[in-house]
Amino acid sequence: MPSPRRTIEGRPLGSSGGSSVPGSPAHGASGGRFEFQSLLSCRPGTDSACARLRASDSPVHRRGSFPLASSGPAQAAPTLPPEEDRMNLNPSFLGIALRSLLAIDLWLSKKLGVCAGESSAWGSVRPLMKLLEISGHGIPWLLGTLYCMLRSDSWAGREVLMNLLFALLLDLLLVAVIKGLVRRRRPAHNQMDMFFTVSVDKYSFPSGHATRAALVSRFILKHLVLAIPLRVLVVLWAFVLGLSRVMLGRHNVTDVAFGFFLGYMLYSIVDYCWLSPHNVPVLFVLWNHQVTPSH
Ligand SMILES: CC(C)=CCC/C(C)=C/COP(=O)(O)O
Repeated sequence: MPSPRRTIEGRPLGSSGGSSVPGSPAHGASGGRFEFQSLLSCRPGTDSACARLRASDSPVHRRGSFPLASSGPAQAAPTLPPEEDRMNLNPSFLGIALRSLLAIDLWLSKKLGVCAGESSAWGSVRPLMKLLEISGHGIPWLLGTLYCMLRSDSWAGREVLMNLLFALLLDLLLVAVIKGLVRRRRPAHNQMDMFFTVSVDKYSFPSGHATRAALVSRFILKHLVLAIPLRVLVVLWAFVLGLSRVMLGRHNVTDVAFGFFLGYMLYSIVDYCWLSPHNVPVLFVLWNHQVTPSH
């Protein structure tokens, strides 16, 4: 006797679902599509992805092409779900991946937060970490750049410092906008005792110190002629500053990782929009009048 043809879920064709319960281990094992079945077997309202799949206007139900979901004649055809229906299910996998990444992120950040308080495992090095924090803070970088720019006696130096100032301001603006949009809270173990913060700094994504560290170190490496040991020191400073954000409990690992990425990319933007007497002459002419008044 010929064996009955099977659908992609491993159910004999022609059965209306009574003998094989979608989502049951036997059913899942035979079809090897647990991801579909677990979504279809959950109760309506218990999961939004499930609710979406069960909705009467779901393309899967409407077309009747998904054998488990329909009881009409279309059930007899061993058809795969249309391409776009399979795509509809992808967000749940993406969601699981993102949730797993988030869980690892929180776990790792808590583990690495060894300087989060005076009584933490590495509480004694907290003052050193806070010193590092000031080395990457926006205020010293802005004031330092402005001061050097005004004191510079070469036009080439002024041009570079003007672009660094532009980069630092752009970085502050971009980080503030992203923090305001994402609104990710700082880790629960963080003590909010930072030097000079603004309102968006109650949020942690992305790390402003990490963006600045990546941006500034790339800027320095490109525009300052430094001996190799100093170049290594610059990279090391950026890396340790990023790590210290997690150790202080200020940030999760992903805040710092994204911060590094953003700062790195931001430098490319600044380099692309480089301000010079050729593309923004007005800026330099105005400054020329300010610095060397003719009357
Ligand atoms: C308002 C100015 C000029 C700088 C703020 C600098 C600051 C406090 C950034 C926050 O950094 P994290 O996001 O790494 O904690």
